[in-house]
Parts: sequence; structure tokens; C-alpha cells
Amino acid sequence: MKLQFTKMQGLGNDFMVIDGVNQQVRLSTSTIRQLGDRYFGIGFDQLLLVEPASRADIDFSYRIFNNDGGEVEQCGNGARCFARFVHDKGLSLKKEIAVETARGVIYPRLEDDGNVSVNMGVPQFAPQEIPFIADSDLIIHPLDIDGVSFAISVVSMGNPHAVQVVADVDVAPVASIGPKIETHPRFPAKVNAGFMQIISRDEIRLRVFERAAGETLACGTGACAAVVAGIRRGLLNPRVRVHTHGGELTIAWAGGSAAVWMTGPAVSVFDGTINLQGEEYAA
Ligand SMILES: N[C@@H](CCC[C@H](N)C(=O)O)C(=O)O
Repeated sequence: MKLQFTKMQGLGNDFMVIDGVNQQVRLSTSTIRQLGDRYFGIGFDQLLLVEPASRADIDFSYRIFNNDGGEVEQCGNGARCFARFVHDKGLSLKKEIAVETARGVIYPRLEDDGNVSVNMGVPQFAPQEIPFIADSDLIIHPLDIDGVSFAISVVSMGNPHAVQVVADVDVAPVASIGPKIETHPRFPAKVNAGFMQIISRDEIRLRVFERAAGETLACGTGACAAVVAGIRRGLLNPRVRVHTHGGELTIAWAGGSAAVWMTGPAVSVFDGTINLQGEEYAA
């Protein structure tokens, strides 16, 4: 059976996007892992599956898989690519759509300048929402790694994030400490580890060691989580430019129960077709 897909990227965070509205798609964990392999497959950080919504007031359902085959709750750069995909492929003529994810509804909007803005929902901080093992709901938690205490803020943007402030992201221990935070026993579902350098109250630099995917060129939910953490710590203004290795995002949050807004690019790279065998199919 043949499966059509589009390769997309948002700030270099790259995706295999599949239309599951017009194709019947069933992919096993091991097939997703194989497709995600940059040498033996197509190569991507996440696979995004567009499916019909389960309710009349929602336009689509959005499923996200890391390149290890595991399904996750949310993906910010993917949300912008999702909106660009459904529009460019004629699945929706709307400029603003409602999309259900594993953890709530998000609202992407195509802007006239080509960017996509997304209402990413309200951030959560309670330890059980992350999930994070802690006695109390603090803005900064000490996290012990090999006898060294790291000051982290925990944020759920649907998916879990641990954010720390560093002096210089270029020399931050992303590769060595990132995996230790990701798999720390106080994060039962693992976590995305963000390293944020504050440039000014309106501008940060950010690197994220993503859960399962490793360090990516950018992480949209990581950018939302970092800005929210910085605002809660009193370090940032409500609207912040986030510089990543893959480019720039704007994140806005008014605090409290306000939703986080993310604005940035979403780009199609190429369309392709693959053959699937056995139990996997697209029809
Ligand atoms: N790249 C994404 C986040 C993808 C999921 C993440 N690795 C997780 O496991 O939660 C983004 O742009 O937000």
C-alpha cells in the first residue's frame, strides 16, 4: 500500500506529516521508529497525523509521535506545520482552526504575513499536572543530579517541561545534563529539558533537549514553557522573542489563566510516497 506524506519544518524542528483524513493509516511503533531514522528512513523529529475530529465543534484531531515511536501530548512547531498542511492540502479553507490534541484543544491561525500563530492553551504548574514528584507547588524547584542541585521550573504545555536559566546557552551542558533531567526519577513520564539564557526582559536564547528526540533545532512548547517560567520568575515581560538554533519565535503570555500564544514560521519541504507492507497500511 502507498502512503503519501509531506516533509515539513518549523524552525528546523522537522516533521513527517500524514493526511489521515483521506488515507486510512495504521503505523506500528517500530515502523514510526524506522521512518524517523535519518539514515535508513525519511528522518524527522516528530511524525504528525491529521485525523478527523471526534466532535462537531472541532476541525481536526492532531496526533504526535516522537521519532522513537512514542505518542505524546503536544508539539508547538508541529501545530504551526499542521495548520499550514491542512490549508495547503485543501483539507480546510479556514484561516483559523480548532484542533483537538491528547491534552486539550489548540487554535492555530494562518497570518497574512505567512507566519502561523497558535493559541497553545493555559500553562499548568501543579506537580501532578506535569507530572513531577514534589511536596509543594514552587516556582523554582531544586533538582539533584549527581550531587549537584539545579534550579528548575516545571511547566506543562500539555507536555512536560523543566526549564533552567543558564548564563550562556552556547556552553550550557545540554548534551550531558539534558538526558539526566529527561530521565530523572522525579519525572515519571520523562520531561523536555530547556536551557534558557536571558538577553533582556524581551528576548531570550533557548536550547531544548527534547524527550525521546534529543536536542532539536527548536522546540515550540519548550519556547512557551521557557517564557512562562521566565515571566513567573519575574525575569521577562509578557511578550518575548525567543532565539533558537533554527530561528526565531514570538511567545506571549499575560499570566494567570491566560492562554500562551506562539507565532512563527511553518514550511513545506517536499511531498513523498512510501510503500508499506504487512499490517501497516494507508488506503
Ligand atoms: N518539538 C516539539 C515537542 C515534541 C514533543 C516532545 N519531544 C515531547 O516528548 O513532549 C515542539 O515544538 O513543541
